[in-house]
Amino acid sequence: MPVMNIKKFSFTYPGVEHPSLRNITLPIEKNKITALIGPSGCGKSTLLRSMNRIHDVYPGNKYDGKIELLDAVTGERNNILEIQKENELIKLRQQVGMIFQKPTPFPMSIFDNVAYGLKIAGLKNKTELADRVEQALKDGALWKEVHDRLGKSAMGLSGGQQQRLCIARAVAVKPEVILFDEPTSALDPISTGAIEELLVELKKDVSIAIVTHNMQQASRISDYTAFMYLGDLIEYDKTENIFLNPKEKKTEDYITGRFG
Ligand SMILES: Nc1ncnc2c1ncn2[C@@H]1O[C@H](COP(=O)(O)OP(=O)(O)OP(=O)(O)O)[C@@H](O)[C@H]1O
Repeated sequence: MPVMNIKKFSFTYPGVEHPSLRNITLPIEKNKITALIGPSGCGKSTLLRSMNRIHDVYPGNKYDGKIELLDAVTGERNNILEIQKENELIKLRQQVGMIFQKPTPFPMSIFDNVAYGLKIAGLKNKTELADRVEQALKDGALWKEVHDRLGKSAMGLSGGQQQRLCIARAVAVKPEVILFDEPTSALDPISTGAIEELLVELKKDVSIAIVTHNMQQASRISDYTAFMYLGDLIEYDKTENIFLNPKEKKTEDYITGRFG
């Protein structure tokens, strides 16, 4: 069952004549990992950033089509492109969290980083807050490494630890979906392996979309793969079909390394 449905979606940046994405239709399946792959500039990040309207930090973007998000409570599917109010956009970004290529910890303690979103969401009870922070750090596979220094600055963590902290911070507010934009491209192979294992673990609780340049990574961890090219979605299928038995010539050329 899809948690998101992207339907006939087109996107144009402000001041740009031509759309960067054209007529994209694909589901983001619940409790699965969906990888977005394709050569540089094909629109992977643009699509990912549309899924929580993070583009709208800057005004003037043009959206067409629909991106429907399943409301876990009511079962309704609401078009997130219709959201206008700032507080509703903030709520959307809690439901659909985002992890960037470079870890983005806040310059505050490890504890406060994870508690931040919970406090914004209105959680005040100190014991409950501490429990939720502990659980999120466990979900982020970081608890063992930081439980005795929660009051220390997050900036003192290694890159891989910072990225897991950002994941813990996103997970803490119990999102429906987490979007990952090349989350391991700034990390060494060991940290990368730890994040990949973490994503596979996390999908039990949350649905995941990931942009990656690393095709081995897409084939290792994703359930579904979307191959994009020059703003179009060329092919979407189960990951094993995309890598072993693609239907489109362009997909085959890309995954066999003939271009890109
Ligand atoms: N802020 C912007 N304003 C105008 N055009 C943009 C902006 N950001 C991206 N683009 C254009 O949109 C297209 C898609 O870019 P996008 O970054 O989504 O591609 P990508 O597949 O994620 O690339 P990469 O793999 O290099 O990160 C490109 O042609 C790019 O030049």
